[in-house]
Amino acid sequence: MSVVRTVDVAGSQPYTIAIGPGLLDDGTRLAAAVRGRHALLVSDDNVAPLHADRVQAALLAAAPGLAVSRFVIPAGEHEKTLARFAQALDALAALGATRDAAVIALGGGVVGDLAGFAAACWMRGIDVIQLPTTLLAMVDSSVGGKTAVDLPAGKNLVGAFHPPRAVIADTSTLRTLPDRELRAGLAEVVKYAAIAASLDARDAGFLGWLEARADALLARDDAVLVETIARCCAFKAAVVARDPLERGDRALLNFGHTFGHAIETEQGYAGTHGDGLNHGEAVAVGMVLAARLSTALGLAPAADAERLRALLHRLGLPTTLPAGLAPAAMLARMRLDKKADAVGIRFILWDGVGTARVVAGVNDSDVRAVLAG
Ligand SMILES: NC(=O)c1ccc[n+]([C@@H]2O[C@H](COP(=O)([O-])OP(=O)(O)OC[C@H]3O[C@@H](n4cnc5c(N)ncnc54)[C@H](O)[C@@H]3O)[C@@H](O)[C@H]2O)c1
Ligand SMILES: O=C(O)C(=O)C[C@@H](O)[C@H](O)[C@H](O)COP(=O)(O)O
Ligand SMILES: [Zn+2]
Repeated sequence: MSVVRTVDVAGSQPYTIAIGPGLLDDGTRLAAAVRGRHALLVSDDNVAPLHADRVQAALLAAAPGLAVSRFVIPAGEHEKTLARFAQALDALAALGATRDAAVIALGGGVVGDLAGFAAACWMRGIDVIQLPTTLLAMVDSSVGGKTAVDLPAGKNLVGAFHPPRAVIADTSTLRTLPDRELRAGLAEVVKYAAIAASLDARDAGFLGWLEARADALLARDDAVLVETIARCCAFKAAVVARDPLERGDRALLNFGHTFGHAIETEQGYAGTHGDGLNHGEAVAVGMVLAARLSTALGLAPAADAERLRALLHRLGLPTTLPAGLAPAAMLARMRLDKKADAVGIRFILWDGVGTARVVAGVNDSDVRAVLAG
C-alpha cells in the first residue's frame, strides 16, 4: 500500500492536503470531507471523461444518500469567466444545494479557481474540496484559498479568498497529463525554489535540490514527483498560514506573475488552444524578466538570473517574451495588477536565488529596457 503524504495548513480554517497515488478511489476520504447531502462536481471536458465517474462512484459507495450532479466546462484558461461562474451557480441552484453542500473541484487550476469562486459566493460561502489533477494545481492553485475568474482586462480580477475544506491530490492522475502541462507545473515549482529562503529559511536549498532532479521530474519519476509536491505544499502552507489574505509576504508567491499575467491577458488567454502561453509558461518568462530587472536595478547578481533561466530552459519552458507584445501594452496591463496601488506597479524582485522582496517605484524606463531584451 502506498504511503499518503500529508501537509497541514494552519489558520482560522485549517485543512489537510493529502498527496499520493490512488486517492481518488478512496471514497471514505472523499466522503469525510462532505458535510451535507448535496455535492456539485465541477470539472472540464478533458478531465471529466478520465476521472469523474470513478470519483462519483467512490463517493457514492461511501455516502449512498449523497445527491451529486456535475458541471463540466470546456477546458482552457479562456473558460475561467464570469459567464461560466454564473452557470456554476445555476447548477448549484438546480441541485438544490443547501449551505452544507460541497463543491468538488476535479481538474487543474482553471477548474479549481472557478469552482472555488462559485463555492465562495453560493449562499455567501459553502465548502469547496479541491481534487487537483495537474502538477500546477497540486503544487499551487489548490492550496491557499485564492479563487477567481479572469476578465478581458486582467487575470483573476474578480475573486475571493476561500480556503478549501480539504485538498486531495491523487498523483496517479498525472500519468495522463500532457507534457506541456507537466512543464507548466514545473514553472511554479521553480518559483518556490527561486524565493525559498523568504518562504522558509529551513528549505533555502530547494533550487539545488531541483537542479539535481530535473531529469527525474521530466521523466515523471513517481517518488520524486510526490516529494516535490509535498515540499511545494509545505512552502505554500507556511506562507498562507501566516498571511492568508496577502497583506504581507504572501505577495512573494507572485514572483514572475506581474509580467506573466500581463502576457496572458495581452494574448487573450490563448495559452490552452491558441498560440499563446499558458499560465506556467507565462510565469516562467515573467520570472526571467523579474530576475533581469533585479539585476538591472543593482539588486541581484546577473549569474543568479542566468542560473534561473538555465533551469527553466532545461525544463522545456519558454524564457523570452513572445513576439508582438509591445512594452507600452505590457506596462498598461501591469498597472492593473492586484499588487499595484496609487503609487504604481509593485514588482516582486529578488536579491538573488532564494530571497525575494516587494519593490515599488521602479522607473518605467527600466521596465521597458528589460521588456525590450
Ligand atoms: N488559486 C491559486 O492560488 C492559483 C495558483 C496558480 C495558478 N492558478 C491558476 O491556475 C490556472 C492554471 O492551472 P493549470 O495549469 O492546472 O491549467 P488548466 O486547469 O487549464 O489545466 C491544464 C490542461 O490540462 C488538462 N488536464 C488537467 N488534468 C489533467 C489530467 N490529469 N490528464 C489530462 N489532462 C489534464 C486540462 O483539461 C487543461 O487542458 C490559471 O488560471 C492560474 O491563474 C491559481
Ligand atoms: O497563492 C498565491 O498567493 C499566489 O500568488 C500563487 C500564484 O501562483 C497564482 O497564480 C495566483 O493565482 C496569483 O494570484 P493573483 O492575486 O496575482 O491573481
Ligand atoms: Zn501562478
